[in-house]
Amino acid sequence: MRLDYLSIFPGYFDVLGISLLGKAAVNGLVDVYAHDLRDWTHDRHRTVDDTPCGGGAGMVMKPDPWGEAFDEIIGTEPDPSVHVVFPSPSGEPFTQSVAHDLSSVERIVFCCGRYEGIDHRVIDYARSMWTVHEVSLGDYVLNGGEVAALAITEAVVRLVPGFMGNPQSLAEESFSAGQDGLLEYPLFTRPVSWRGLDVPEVLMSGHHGRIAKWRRDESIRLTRERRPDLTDSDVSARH
Ligand SMILES: Nc1ncccc1[N+](=O)[O-]
Repeated sequence: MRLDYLSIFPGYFDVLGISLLGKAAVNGLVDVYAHDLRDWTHDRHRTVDDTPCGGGAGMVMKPDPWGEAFDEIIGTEPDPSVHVVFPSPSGEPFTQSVAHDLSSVERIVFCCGRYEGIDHRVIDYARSMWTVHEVSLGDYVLNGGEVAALAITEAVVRLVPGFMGNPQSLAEESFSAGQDGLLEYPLFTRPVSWRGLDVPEVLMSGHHGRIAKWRRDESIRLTRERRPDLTDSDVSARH
């Protein structure tokens, strides 16, 4: 999998050399390339923004540098196998399902906007050429798309076959298919007693059926308490 990042702060992506992502890069599972959008400007100030047409506060990212960067990094021919991700608060929700879909593609280009955003024609042009995902991590506003691109990268790359040492650990996570969309149950390890707090006895019983039931019940309880939006009618009826 090749990952490209287009940003005026490419240094954000130095962190991708650390930990598991670093290992994935080393063993060839992912190839990471960060690009400075200003490399595709031609004026002395390396300008990437301008005032919004129609007025309004703030600045908008000019389309020209993006277009020239696309030409060089991706190419000038349409190719739906290239996935272009625009992290944006006005995007569609980024979910584990989207992460799964992206984990099997060969190439992802992250376009990290700053200021008030990117001239919309950049996104329209990208849609005419590649497969575009305008996605949001949540209902809050970051200063740019870089942190979101890092979060999306981590969610996607950890699902790439061969990335995680133990694929089974993926099966029991929150939001994975195996959990029926329920939140993960509470986890414990040794010592059994810690500062007057004990591991639930059932987990030390060795009785796999009872342990599985306890975990399921806890997942249901937590999901009902914290994420009623996830317990739609038939899911709750099933539990
Ligand atoms: N929330 C966001 N704010 C700015 C840029 C991107 C964002 N996002 O969620 O992808």
